[in-house]
Amino acid sequence: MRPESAVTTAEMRKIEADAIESGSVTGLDLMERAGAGAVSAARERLMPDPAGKRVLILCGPGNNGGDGYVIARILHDLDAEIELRALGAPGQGAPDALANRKRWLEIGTVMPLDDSAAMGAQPDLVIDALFGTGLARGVDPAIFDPVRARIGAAPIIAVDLPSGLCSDSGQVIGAEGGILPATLTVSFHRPKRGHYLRDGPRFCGALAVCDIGLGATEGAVRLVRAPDGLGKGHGHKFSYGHALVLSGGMGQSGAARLAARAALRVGAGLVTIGAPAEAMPEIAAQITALMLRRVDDAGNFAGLLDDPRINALCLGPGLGLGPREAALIGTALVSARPAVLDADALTLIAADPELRSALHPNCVLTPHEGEFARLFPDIADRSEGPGWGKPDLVAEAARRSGCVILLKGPDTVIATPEGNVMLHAAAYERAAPWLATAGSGDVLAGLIAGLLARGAAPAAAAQTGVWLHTEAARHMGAGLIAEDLPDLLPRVLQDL
Ligand SMILES: NC(=O)C1=CN([C@@H]2O[C@H](COP(=O)(O)OP(=O)(O)OC[C@H]3O[C@@H](n4cnc5c(N)ncnc54)[C@H](O)[C@@H]3O)[C@@H](O)[C@H]2O)[C@@H](O)CC1
Ligand SMILES: Nc1ncnc2c1ncn2[C@@H]1O[C@H](COP(=O)(O)OP(=O)(O)O)[C@@H](O)[C@H]1O
Ligand SMILES: [K+]
Repeated sequence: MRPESAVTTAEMRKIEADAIESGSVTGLDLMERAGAGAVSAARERLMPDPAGKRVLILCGPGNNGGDGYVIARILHDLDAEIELRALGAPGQGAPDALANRKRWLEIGTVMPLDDSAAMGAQPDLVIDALFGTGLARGVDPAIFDPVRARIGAAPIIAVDLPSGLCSDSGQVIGAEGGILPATLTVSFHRPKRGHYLRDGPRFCGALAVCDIGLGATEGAVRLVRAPDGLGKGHGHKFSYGHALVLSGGMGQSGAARLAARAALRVGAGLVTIGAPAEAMPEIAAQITALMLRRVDDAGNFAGLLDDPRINALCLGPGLGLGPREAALIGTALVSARPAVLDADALTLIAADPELRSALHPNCVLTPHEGEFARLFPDIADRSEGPGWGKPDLVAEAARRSGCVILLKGPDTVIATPEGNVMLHAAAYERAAPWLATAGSGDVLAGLIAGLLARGAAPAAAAQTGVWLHTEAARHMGAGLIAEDLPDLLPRVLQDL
């Protein structure tokens, strides 16, 4: 079953507590399933036959450690050689973990984590069951010292989370070095937000999520999935909308051309670039199916917008930061047309309270981190950690500005003013590191504008746009530059 959402610690606790309270399962059952799931993932991906293998298991004082004791017992039954090291014993607050520690002590021994004198030979596999979703503060890097030296090249499986990673924010809570980076992270029921956000993917290695029988319960943040097909039916070109992309002056038109080409490739019926007179020759020399109209100022822009068939706008890529551009944005917002506001448009809006107050629910703002901080400095300043991560801050920004916000990155978060939040992770099997290239953001803006022209609602256009953007990059892989992205779309669309 493919997870539909990524959960917070609080959501996961509630899902577990509800299941236990309903009487359908006990905490011990869940812990047993979690331990068994981790062993299955280990056998599938790293160690098919544990017999005779040395496994070093690190157990913490909570239920994450409880999973570790279960894993020790199962691997012992498979004839692995277990060395179990614990950071204290589970207290009364973790009775299931305590019960599993007792069961383990009937068949094996526990040594303290910091007793480096008694360390055995180098392990074939390390299981990190120190801290999971219960991580409450930064981990003292020194606790890893006794084992770090010994791990060598052995793969590390993190149980639920690499110890030190915040499950809500994807950040290492404490000091540098206060985390054990994993080769494979095995989580339970649903991925945690931190598996995808910020540093999460780098520290998790690979990610496996195993079912522990908690049904179809989901968290509030949905994961963006492939769109349902973007085929064209019977209509003519005007059935698929007309997007207008505004360009900056001479020598600045590349970004608008990239965006416009993406809008056309994603299936907008018509796409026009609106440019000042001085830039028109340069643009005309480089386009064919795209159309070109003169937009010198807000006056002729408003005239163009008298055509009701122009049903989506894209403003910002390479636009410029002067009074002309501010006036163009004002005109676009007054027209209430669905609009993508990116790059320079965001900088202008950040500096102009009047423009900001004209934002409306058909706007999609696509800031990168720097632009986001300019737009919402107080939100961006708040440090992330348990209970507050990227999805929360984007949700707050969307609520405040009354439009859809898409905060870019390998962990793109999209939020609507009504409080719907979606996470698109370009990570793990969908990693697309070659998107870190000049102009790729312009292509994303154009994709969303093209989808708006085709009639998609703003949040849907944002989700589909970001998915297609990553997918196109994945089709190309190494060597990708922004110019390639629009022309990779046919393959992506045909595969849908
Ligand atoms: N409750 C359940 O039914 C299930 C829980 N599961 C496991 O339980 C984990 C959550 O368990 P817990 O809520 O007990 O939390 P954890 O086991 O993740 O950690 C909590 C313990 O660590 C201590 N601690 C937190 N931060 C610390 C730090 N920086 N330095 C030193 N000590 C620190 C706390 O005082 C507490 O004793 C999940 O990640 C998952 O692995 C799974 O077994 C599935 C079922
Ligand atoms: N490492 C990465 N993995 C996946 N996507 C990335 C990565 N780095 C950047 N991106 C994506 O590439 C785009 C870059 O946009 P932006 O920062 O506006 O750059 P530019 O202004 O040069 O076009 C965004 O959609 C962002 O999400
Ligand atoms: K862990």
